[in-house]
Amino acid sequence: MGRTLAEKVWDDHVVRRAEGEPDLLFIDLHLVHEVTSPQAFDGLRKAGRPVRRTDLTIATEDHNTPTLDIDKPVADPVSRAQLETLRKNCADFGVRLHPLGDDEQGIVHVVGPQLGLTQPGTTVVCGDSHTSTHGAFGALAFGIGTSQVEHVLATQTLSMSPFKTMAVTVNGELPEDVTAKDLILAVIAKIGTGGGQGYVIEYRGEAVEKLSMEARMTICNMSIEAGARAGMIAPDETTFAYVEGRQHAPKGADWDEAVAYWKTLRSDEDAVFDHEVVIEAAELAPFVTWGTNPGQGAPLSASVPDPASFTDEGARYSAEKALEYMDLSAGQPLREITVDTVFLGSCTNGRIEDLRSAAAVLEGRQVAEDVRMLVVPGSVRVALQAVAEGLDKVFTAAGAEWRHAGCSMCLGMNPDQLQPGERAASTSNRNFEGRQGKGGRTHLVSPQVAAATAVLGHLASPADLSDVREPAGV
Ligand SMILES: CC(C)[C@H](C(=O)O)[C@@H](O)C(=O)O
Ligand code: SF4
Repeated sequence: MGRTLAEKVWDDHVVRRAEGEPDLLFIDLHLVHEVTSPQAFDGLRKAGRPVRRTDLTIATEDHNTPTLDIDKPVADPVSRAQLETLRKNCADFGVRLHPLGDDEQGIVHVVGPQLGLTQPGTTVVCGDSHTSTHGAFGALAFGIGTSQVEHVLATQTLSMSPFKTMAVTVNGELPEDVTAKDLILAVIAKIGTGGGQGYVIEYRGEAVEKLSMEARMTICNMSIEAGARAGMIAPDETTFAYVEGRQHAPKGADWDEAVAYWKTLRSDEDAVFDHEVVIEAAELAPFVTWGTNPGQGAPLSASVPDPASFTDEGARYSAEKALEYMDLSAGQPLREITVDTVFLGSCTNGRIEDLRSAAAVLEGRQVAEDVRMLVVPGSVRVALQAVAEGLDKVFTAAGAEWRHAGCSMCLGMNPDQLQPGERAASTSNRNFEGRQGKGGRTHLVSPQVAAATAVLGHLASPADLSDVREPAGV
């Protein structure tokens, strides 16, 4: 019987298999950040063990880093301690680290791909749930817990139980105003935040094949929000073109050999998935969330749903709670929801293409009075590229704040936070209660919707802006 892409990558990494036991997998790339690594390094220290493969391990600082005044000491003592601990651990164990201030620093899931470390057919792990991002390259990429981080540091292997496979096939072409973010929010709304539990999801179909690597990363990134263990997309010419020439990409004859292997990484025609979901791209529209989990979303043109309309009791209860927390009422048009803050950034939508598309909407326009917009590139490299293209000027001319790279307002682990009761349109991936600051309210949106929302002060898409901008030269 044929195998799926995920099964092929898995099989190629098994170093030990025994009846009734989980497989032991070799790990090609271990990404490390300050939040989930301290106890793992402590464990190694106690056991007197070194890091087994420092050449396959790389660390960056992202969650606790400030996005202003990065040349000054980190003010918050907890964050400072986290960063200092990572620096000491990396120095003690010989792990490559890109600290705050370094040109390769940034969100761990932006840094791996941009260095060419994330490659098709590899196994990638990190003590971070959004490691699923790297699956966009046809890598098998999992988030792991701190004890597993220690295991990988010590052995470069991981013990894993088998997963189920799911295919999400997106037929046809996405409408012009529909982005990868809208697509994945629609997928999660359809299958639910638990719909992917136990599965590795492979995204396929014409609409997915046409997507850029940035867009594919947005989709795989949020697989975890559907509860999936990983998300994957088969590597193709788009993938190879993205990887080629990057710092750690194979070179010369190694490149040709790698591409020949990567081309075999597709699900076989006769491969059988445990579950299949089919989506018609033409039916999709800009999508936003109204609730407090990423599955509580709807097309922007819709209204806040009535909890009573949910037949499932759990869904009804959770919608009631969400509306209460979000201070929304059933029937309210989503377009009429006003926001205080717009956050453009995160490992979901903090890449150069995301910044470009938001800048294209903001060019010649102004962020509404009473709205603050934070633009936070996913990495220093993304920031440098944006500056080279003049995007930072577009953002600041529009009245947005241009910040230093990091996780920033995606989660409240650094100074960028919502105040209690504040409402944000955010390009990040989680709208949980208090995620962006205690009492803060989050609507998940695409970069384009974020930019249009910043201009109008209420949830909006670029199509709503047609009369706001003076054409250039008039
Ligand atoms: C801090 C980290 C463990 C966490 C994760 O695993 O995803 C964070 O990145 C997040 O997005 O909530
Ligand atoms: S940007 Fe957000 S989701 Fe991504 S790693 Fe940082 S905190 Fe987690």
